[in-house]
Amino acid sequence: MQPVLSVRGVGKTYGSGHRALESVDLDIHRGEIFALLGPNGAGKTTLISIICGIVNPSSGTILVDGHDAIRDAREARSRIGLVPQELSMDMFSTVWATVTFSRGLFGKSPDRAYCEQVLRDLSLFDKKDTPVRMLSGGMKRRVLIAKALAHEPQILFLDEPTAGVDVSLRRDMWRLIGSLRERGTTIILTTHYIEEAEEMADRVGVIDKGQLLLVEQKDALMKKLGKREMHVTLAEPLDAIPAELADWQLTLEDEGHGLLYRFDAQAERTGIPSLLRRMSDLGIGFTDLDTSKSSLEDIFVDLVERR
Ligand SMILES: Nc1ncnc2c1ncn2[C@@H]1O[C@H](COP(=O)(O)OP(=O)(O)OP(=O)(O)O)[C@@H](O)[C@H]1O
Repeated sequence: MQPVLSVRGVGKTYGSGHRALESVDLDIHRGEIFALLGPNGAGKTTLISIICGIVNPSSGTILVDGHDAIRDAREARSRIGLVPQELSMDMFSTVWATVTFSRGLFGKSPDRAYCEQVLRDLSLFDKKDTPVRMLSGGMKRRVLIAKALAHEPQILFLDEPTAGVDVSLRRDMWRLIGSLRERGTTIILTTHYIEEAEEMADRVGVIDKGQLLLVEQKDALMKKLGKREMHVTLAEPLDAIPAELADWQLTLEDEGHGLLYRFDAQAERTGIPSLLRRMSDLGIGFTDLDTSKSSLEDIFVDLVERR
């Protein structure tokens, strides 16, 4: 199937001479949730702003549902809803006016039933006559989403959707984004909360210093790069790791009271039974064992730091 968004060779050098994006290639599939991860200044906002027609690229092409984002900017932009990081609304307008006005800006004819449905889906309907400034911070964010959906876009960009919101609102937002996807909206989000990508994304892209380092299915990425760890709590502390245990490349932790063993989550043999046997032969007793999987966060930090 043709991708809903196709980015080819997109680069950006700002007027200051700063090279914010190298040649980026990216295809977004219809109906997926794609998370763009990257440290501060990586180029996430620049890329989104170029796709949304807010910033001009220095090179490359973008097709939004087959429409060139520069030559056919109006058509391309009408297929995109953008939820910016900052609250950018007329705070004195009502929720209803905010949403219907935004629909009009895209040249769409009024559709009361559609706008009402958007507000209901976002649990905003009973606030429709309330001025935006009187809503809580979380509700204001919902209005931003309603506003971005007002013109029935196929792709919704969410720039840091849950930055600075509390844990319960974050969960609500995740549920909401999930239900938007169920209705067929393609969602691209940038986030600093790797947990957010881990929870929601179908695919993940990692960007750093203007370069897209990788794009992968989230599950495949976690399988491929994921490491497992085993922590062993020793009955008696050790001064050093005995030479007989060198094969396992252990790390001594907790001032000699623990051993850390890292192994490949994909490997057929973990090496754990043989390690425990060897420890027993050497008379090294333990009181506890604990294994854990590396998270998307570990993988991300590893990737970015390795550069
Ligand atoms: N208008 C501009 N003029 C010059 N440099 C800019 C401009 N906008 C952004 N930059 C620079 O381009 C780089 C990428 O910025 P961008 O905002 O795209 O990063 P980001 O990944 O969105 O970061 P953050 O996570 O902090 O929002 C940064 O070094 C930034 O300082």
